[in-house]
Amino acid sequence: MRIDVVTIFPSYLQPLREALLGRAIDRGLLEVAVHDLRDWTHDVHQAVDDSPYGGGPGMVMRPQVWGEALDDVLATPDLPARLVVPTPAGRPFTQATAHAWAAEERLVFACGRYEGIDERVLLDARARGITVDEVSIGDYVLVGGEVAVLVMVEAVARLLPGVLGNPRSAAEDSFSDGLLEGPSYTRPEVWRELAVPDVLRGGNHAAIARWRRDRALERTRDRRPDLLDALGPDALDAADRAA
Ligand SMILES: CN1CCCC[C@@H]1Cn1ccc2ccc(-c3n[nH]c(N)c3C#N)cc21
Repeated sequence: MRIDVVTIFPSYLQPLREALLGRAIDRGLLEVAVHDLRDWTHDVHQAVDDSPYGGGPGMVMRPQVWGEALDDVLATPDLPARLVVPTPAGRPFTQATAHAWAAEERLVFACGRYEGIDERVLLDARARGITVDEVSIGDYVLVGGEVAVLVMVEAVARLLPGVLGNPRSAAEDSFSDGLLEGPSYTRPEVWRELAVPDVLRGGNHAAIARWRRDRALERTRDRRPDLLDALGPDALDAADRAA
């Protein structure tokens, strides 16, 4: 997969080259290119923003600069791209989104700042046949799109074949079966007078699987009842029995 990110703060995306994702890049499983939006400005001040029409607080990112940047970055007809624009006004980014995007050959991320990007940039891209996804990583307000891109790229890249050491990790993710993951334990057997649950030390794999399922049901019921509702009434009954 090829990932391009356009931003006025390229260094914000440096964490993509660390650890697991950095190793995936080194192994050729992932290609990441970060572009400085200001490279497409033509004035001495490298202006990327201007006052909003209709008044209001803050500034809006100029369409001319974004238009030229995306013309260049998206100019690869042989590699169809999906343009992703993080915004608090976007559709929720979920694990299902991550799985869908993991099948793409290329993702291009446009990181807005200020009050956002002039709407005509997205309209123009869609008019030129580009798939444009406006997505939000959660119901809180950030200062710009870069942190959201870090979140989304990590969620997508970990699903790519070969990126995770153990492919079972992705298959057994939280949300993969609609439930939150239950608690995890490792050595020592007793720590600060707290013992590992007996069932996990007993070697009965069927009992361990049931215990883990019950803890996942219980945790989901307590923390994310909305997820349980989505699984239907049997799941809620099972969660109540699991407690
Ligand atoms: C605060 N300021 C005025 C109100 C509108 C947003 C703006 C800041 N801002 C500019 C570009 C930009 C992109 C994403 C996000 C963002 N916030 N929360 C999310 N879940 C996000 C995503 N994904 C915020 C952004």
